[in-house]
Amino acid sequence: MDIWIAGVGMTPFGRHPDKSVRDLTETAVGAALADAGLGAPDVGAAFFGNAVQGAIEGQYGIRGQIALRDVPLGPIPIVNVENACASATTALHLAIGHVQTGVCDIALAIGAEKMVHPDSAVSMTAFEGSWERGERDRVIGRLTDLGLGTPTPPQAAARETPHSVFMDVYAAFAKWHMAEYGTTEAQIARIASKNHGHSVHNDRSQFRRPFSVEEILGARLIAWPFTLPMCSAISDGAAAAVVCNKRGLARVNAARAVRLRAAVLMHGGRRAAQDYASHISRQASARAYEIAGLGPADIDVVECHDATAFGELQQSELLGFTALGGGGALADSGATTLGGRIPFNPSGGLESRGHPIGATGLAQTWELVTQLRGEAGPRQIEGARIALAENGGGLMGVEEAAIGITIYEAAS
Ligand SMILES: CC(=O)CC(=O)SCCNC(=O)CCNC(=O)[C@H](O)C(C)(C)COP(=O)(O)OP(=O)(O)OC[C@H]1O[C@@H](n2cnc3c(N)ncnc32)[C@H](O)[C@@H]1OP(=O)(O)O
Repeated sequence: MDIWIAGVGMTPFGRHPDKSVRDLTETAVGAALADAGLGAPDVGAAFFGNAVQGAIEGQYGIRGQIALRDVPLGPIPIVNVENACASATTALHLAIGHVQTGVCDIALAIGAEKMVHPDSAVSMTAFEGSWERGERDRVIGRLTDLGLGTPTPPQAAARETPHSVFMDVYAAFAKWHMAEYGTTEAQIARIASKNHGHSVHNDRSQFRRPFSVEEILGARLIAWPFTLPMCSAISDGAAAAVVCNKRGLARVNAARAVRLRAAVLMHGGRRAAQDYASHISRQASARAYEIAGLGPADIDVVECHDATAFGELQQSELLGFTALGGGGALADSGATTLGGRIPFNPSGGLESRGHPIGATGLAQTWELVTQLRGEAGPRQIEGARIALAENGGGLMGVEEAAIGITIYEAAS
């Protein structure tokens, strides 16, 4: 593809009680434009990803126009994009399509979210509100009523603490995987421990302290088999990317630009519970590999959607880095750790970097562009040339309702 990421910007993720969505957006956009060596008037279109501000702040309409009000853009289109947790990647892919067709040469993709509310019950309504009536029971029922899941131990059920509906659904996926492939709690904990270890080196991360596997297994139970450090948190944050075509590239510092090799967006929710091999992530990544003319063996680093640590275990299989059912053993092998064969989530991933829903996909872009430029400091993957991001949005049936796969290549 003759499309490049010319600049990236990102706020630290975490709790920002004194910052509005507009503040966070301005910081991320300002950084992305400065990184690309451009000014706001150079931008030909902006795509603004945001998922839950409607539920939390009551702003359902012109979120992007409001968030970008004080950024001196021309009278360009600002397109509001909502696609659950894949909103930012969807904004990115729309920006890519826009410059690819030459409607403009330089476009901005933004993801911003402010989830932390003084009343934590309000932060949680964002999840309930976006959930189709009855879907949660249908998803969990499909897996457990069919006898497809390892049952929650009775003593664990009594220790579970309040959580979002998504943690229940991921728990159902994990229980199915445990029964089907013998995956263990310790393997899931190992992934969480690895990701918390990565984010110690990431100053944009919400959590920056290491957790041992034992500490993770002994932490407060959320939804068995998940304890607190295995779950993505409630977070505020924004990230942005400047996208350009060949004409746009002539106006930026091309030596720092990172090339797109593939951008695939699909919707899921149609496969049968037992048909794991047809998972939408497998289909989307297969298409992305085909477009890029690459395979898993060519990828040097992955950022994936670990809304729980189990999400990473599952994605390592679905993206083709191990056989179906092999995710636990891959985690045990150390291959997905910094310095390993195929590092996953050097940023710390969603469970440690944080997961401000509509910003997450572009935080993945920020991390991978930083890695491909060789600027990731102590978490740098030496010689990284090809990177893959997987960003899932919503859950429907027994998989993601939306999924975006993006493959990037370092400047030569
Ligand atoms: C396809 C898809 O996959 C779509 C998706 O993305 S689905 C995912 C969408 N996101 C979610 O569902 C959010 C899930 N998370 C939650 O429900 C909640 O964060 C939770 C239930 C896990 C915890 O909430 P809570 O019980 O209110 O705990 P909270 O008050 O936030 O945190 C308690 C402490 O643990 C810490 N903590 C919270 N999450 C942590 C984490 N992941 N790692 C380490 N520490 C964490 C907090 O900093 C806090 O520490 P202090 O007491 O020192 O301040």
